[in-house]
Amino acid sequence: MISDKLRQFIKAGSNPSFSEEDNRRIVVVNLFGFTGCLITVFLSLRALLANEVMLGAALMIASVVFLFSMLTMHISENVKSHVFAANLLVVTLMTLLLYLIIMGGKANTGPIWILILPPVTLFMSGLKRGLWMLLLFLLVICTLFFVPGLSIVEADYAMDFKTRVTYVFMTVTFLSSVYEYSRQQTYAEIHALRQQFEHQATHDPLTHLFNRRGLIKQIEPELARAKRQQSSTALVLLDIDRFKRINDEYGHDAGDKVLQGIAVLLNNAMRQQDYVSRWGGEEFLLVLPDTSKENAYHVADKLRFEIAQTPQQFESFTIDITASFGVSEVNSLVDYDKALTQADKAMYKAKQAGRNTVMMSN
Ligand SMILES: Nc1nc2c(ncn2[C@@H]2O[C@H](COP(=O)(O)OP(=O)(O)OP(=O)(O)O)[C@@H](O)[C@H]2O)c(=O)[nH]1
Repeated sequence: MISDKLRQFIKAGSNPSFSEEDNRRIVVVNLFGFTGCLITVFLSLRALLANEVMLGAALMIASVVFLFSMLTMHISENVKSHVFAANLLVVTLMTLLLYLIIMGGKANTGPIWILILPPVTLFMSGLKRGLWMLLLFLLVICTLFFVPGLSIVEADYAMDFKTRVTYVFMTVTFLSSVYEYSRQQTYAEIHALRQQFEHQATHDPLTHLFNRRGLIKQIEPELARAKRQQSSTALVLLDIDRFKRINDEYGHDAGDKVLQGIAVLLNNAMRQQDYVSRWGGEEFLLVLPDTSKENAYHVADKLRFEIAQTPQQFESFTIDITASFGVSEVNSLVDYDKALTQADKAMYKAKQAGRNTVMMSN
């Protein structure tokens, strides 16, 4: 229960429509904004109680900015404002750290906090921009530490302390960069693999058309839109005639070639907004948005004619093909499953009527 609430809080503002990198940034800013705000408020109160008014005020301002960055992630749906909030958070942290270096912080230990900067900056701003920001920060701290007679540094640090802090800062920057680089590489590989799996799960490897799963995923929003607008969506189920004979006479490779040829023919013949899928072995399902079954009947008959007029080539063989069609319609009275059954029945009737025929559901 508590862990659910915590997860919700940390993920607040993320959205499945954002890229994974954007969602990751939101989570990191939420986490850092929250913990950063708590820590700086605590340190600020401690400083104020110890009468260190300037330090307390600086920490309090930082905590407000951290809170603001986090709230921006929660409230805004705009990715640009998320990037702005993340950069604001980094710049505030850098400013606070520079202030700590100048003033010394508690017992001159302020500079130690700069070690949190590399991972935070690279997390929030990415590798390239993050490294530039860190380089700039390194130049500033080197100036503050090593340029003699710089009057703005009030704290008195030992030279060994300054050099060690600088070395450790550079080492942590290097290690964080290596980590961020390998994280980005892994992310890119996982992203590519996921896209490959997604494609495999939704497409037929032989024809490269959508398979059942892919088609359903594609048309679900389309059917929802059609329902809202009360428009009809036509279904055309197409089955190649006597396909078993093609396999038996010319071999399975010839059958595969014919399926590929029909897929290309269908893809070329249909409108851009139509969906073409391989529904099963030698069956194809076409979905025609904003189309009545009467109009789809004419489309199917043209396809029937074109398939019959376009023999498929396999090696030296010319294979004549015909197909049978069943046409139905999804509308306010007939849902998708029912329309599919109707298209199947109509296609069966077309087979019974002698094949190379189009039949429309009642
Ligand atoms: N080459 C090839 N054949 C397939 C593929 N998928 C299914 N088939 C074959 O398609 C044939 C379908 O045969 P049937 O269901 O008997 O139908 P048909 O011979 O087309 O006869 P009708 O549909 O009645 O006209 C079977 O022999 C399946 O093995 C495939 O991916 N490649």
